[in-house]
Amino acid sequence: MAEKAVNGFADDSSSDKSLKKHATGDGATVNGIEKVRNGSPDSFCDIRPSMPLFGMDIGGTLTKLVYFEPANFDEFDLEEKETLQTIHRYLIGNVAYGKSGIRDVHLEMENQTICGRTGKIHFIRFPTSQMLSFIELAKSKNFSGLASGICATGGGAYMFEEIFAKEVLLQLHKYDEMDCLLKGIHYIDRYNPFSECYFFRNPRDTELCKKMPFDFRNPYPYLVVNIGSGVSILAVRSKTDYSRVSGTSLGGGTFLGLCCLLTGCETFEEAIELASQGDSKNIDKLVRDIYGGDYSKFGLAGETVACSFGHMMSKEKRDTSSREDLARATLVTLTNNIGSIARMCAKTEKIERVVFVGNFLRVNEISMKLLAYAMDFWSNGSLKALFLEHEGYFGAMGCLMEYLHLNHPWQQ
Ligand SMILES: Nc1ncnc2c1ncn2[C@@H]1O[C@H](COP(=O)(O)OP(=O)(O)OP(=O)(O)O)[C@@H](O)[C@H]1O
Ligand SMILES: CC(C)(CO)[C@@H](O)C(=O)NCCC(=O)O
Repeated sequence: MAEKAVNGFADDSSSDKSLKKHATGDGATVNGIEKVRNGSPDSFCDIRPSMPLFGMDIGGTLTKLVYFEPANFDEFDLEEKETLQTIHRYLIGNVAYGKSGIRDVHLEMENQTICGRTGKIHFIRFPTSQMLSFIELAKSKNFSGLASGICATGGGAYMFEEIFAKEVLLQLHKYDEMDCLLKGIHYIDRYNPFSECYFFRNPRDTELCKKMPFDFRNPYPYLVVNIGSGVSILAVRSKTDYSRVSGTSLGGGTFLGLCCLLTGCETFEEAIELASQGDSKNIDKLVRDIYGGDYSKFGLAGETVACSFGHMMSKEKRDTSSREDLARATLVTLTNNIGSIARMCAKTEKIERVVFVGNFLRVNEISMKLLAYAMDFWSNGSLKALFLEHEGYFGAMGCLMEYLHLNHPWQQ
């Protein structure tokens, strides 16, 4: 399909139709959502929303979009059908949008029933730095005709609220990012027909370390460590009781920022690729570099990092270090620091399951295995590191659920 870039965003030039305002029908409406008068076939949703259904999480680095596409467009009136077809041509007809928008096809969830409609959930992301281009595209495509509003979470829901209203004539319905994160985790874990949650068996043995499914149906209490640009740590005790117990500004954004500075790389994928080929021991000072072996009295093995980037005080070591080594050391430093904070929170909160999410873990098995190892080793096997397949999309999913007034799946 021919694509035209609108300020970096791909425009489907084959579609010249403006997206038209969808009439909500003659039922009662809540936030533009039509109430189903005779009940919905979906047991935990009593509204029949108008299409299209998007959830948006505007983060410090990445904007995540989930889009629910109904399977049968013929169930809708002409205007709604036209809207769905236009979106299908543009969003589903492509996997990449402009230079940096991506649809994560491998994460699609088929056969989902939302408020009585069956369809597929799509997952799309683009850098938040492209938001103004996205807004240009939304303007040029007359997105305001799509719906009365769009649900949004993340800091950007607040930051871009005014510009959306002014430029795109779209109202952002804002929801709290932590509420959305938790709702999204439980929704996706419950409805992903494949196992969403996993752990690494034998995390201390590189040969035997293996990804295994984890049954997350009885999860409480658990800790969530959301590694985005920064890191938020939540203690979740029940479906109605959670608190943000800690956070750190040394997060995924720090890794990417430092890696760009130190290696001259340009993208997260490049940074991870470099790290996968590097050796952090050329950069970090280990216990054995200080003790000549283990520091047994306090259980510190010679291989333990004593001082991250400690070798870089030597000109000679600096001169022989490679970009790959620097990328690896940056990744290991940030990951270990996050692991260490997570471990302290788990101890303080007396919680044994620690769920790591956020896009920092995208294509980043190095960090996942390191976190699994660190949780297991430093807790003598009492802490379990868990991971989720949809890494950074839970906020966007939960935001759509909040908008639709969908209950937590376990409140049914
Ligand atoms: N394609 C990518 N481009 C940029 N960063 C990426 C990419 N893929 C993974 N990342 C990593 O994911 C992090 C962003 O994660 P995520 O989308 O979960 O957070 P965010 O919502 O942008 O941040 P915050 O929640 O702190 O506002 C980046 O800082 C980077 O480490
Ligand atoms: C500011 C947020 C919540 C935005 O998602 C996130 O980037 C974060 O948790 N940062 C860490 C802030 C701190 O607790 O030090």
